[in-house]
Amino acid sequence: MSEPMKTLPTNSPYNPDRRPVDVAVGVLVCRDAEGHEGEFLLTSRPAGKVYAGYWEYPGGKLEAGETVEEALRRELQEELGITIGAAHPWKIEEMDYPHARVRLHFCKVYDWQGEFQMREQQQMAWQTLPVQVQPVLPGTVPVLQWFAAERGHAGPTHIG
Ligand SMILES: Nc1nc2c([nH]c(=O)n2[C@@H]2O[C@H](COP(=O)(O)OP(=O)(O)OP(=O)(O)O)[C@@H](O)[C@H]2O)c(=O)[nH]1
Repeated sequence: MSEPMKTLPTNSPYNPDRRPVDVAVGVLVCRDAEGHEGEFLLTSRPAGKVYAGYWEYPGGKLEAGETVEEALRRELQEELGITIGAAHPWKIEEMDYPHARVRLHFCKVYDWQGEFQMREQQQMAWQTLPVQVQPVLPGTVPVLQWFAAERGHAGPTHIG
């Protein structure tokens, strides 16, 4: 009898066919009376997670059957205690980390309700370019570059 074929877990870094995990990410942006975009929200990854302490945009993985907007609304309620209004799809970016391959669905959010609560003992910081908090997650860097392009910002997008 032949040996059963050994298969690698779908998300193993050694599996070239591993599928990306879809992640809904919220870019909360403040706008002035004229609609010009200003500060955006970064949060630090909680202790115990991969890349703990790195700064990112709040969000998380889609659960079975969820749309990006539904996942984002759930995650921001769970993590920050806020209820978001519309999520505006902005960009999609794939990142290949040793721990996971992710497809990040970045959505801009301009409206939310409720007081911010750091329900995972994370930190939050309203930032503009160049971002002052560090270190930023590798997946955060492209977002800062998109902001820089939109805003005509020249020079570094973050420190460190
Ligand atoms: N939330 C979030 N995740 C990001 C960003 N950029 C980025 O590469 N990621 C990656 O996307 C994945 C999201 O996973 P997560 O751990 O935050 O999501 P989750 O809360 O649903 O996960 P868990 O319940 O398994 O702990 C991580 O691998 C994280 O490194 C970002 O800006 N925000």
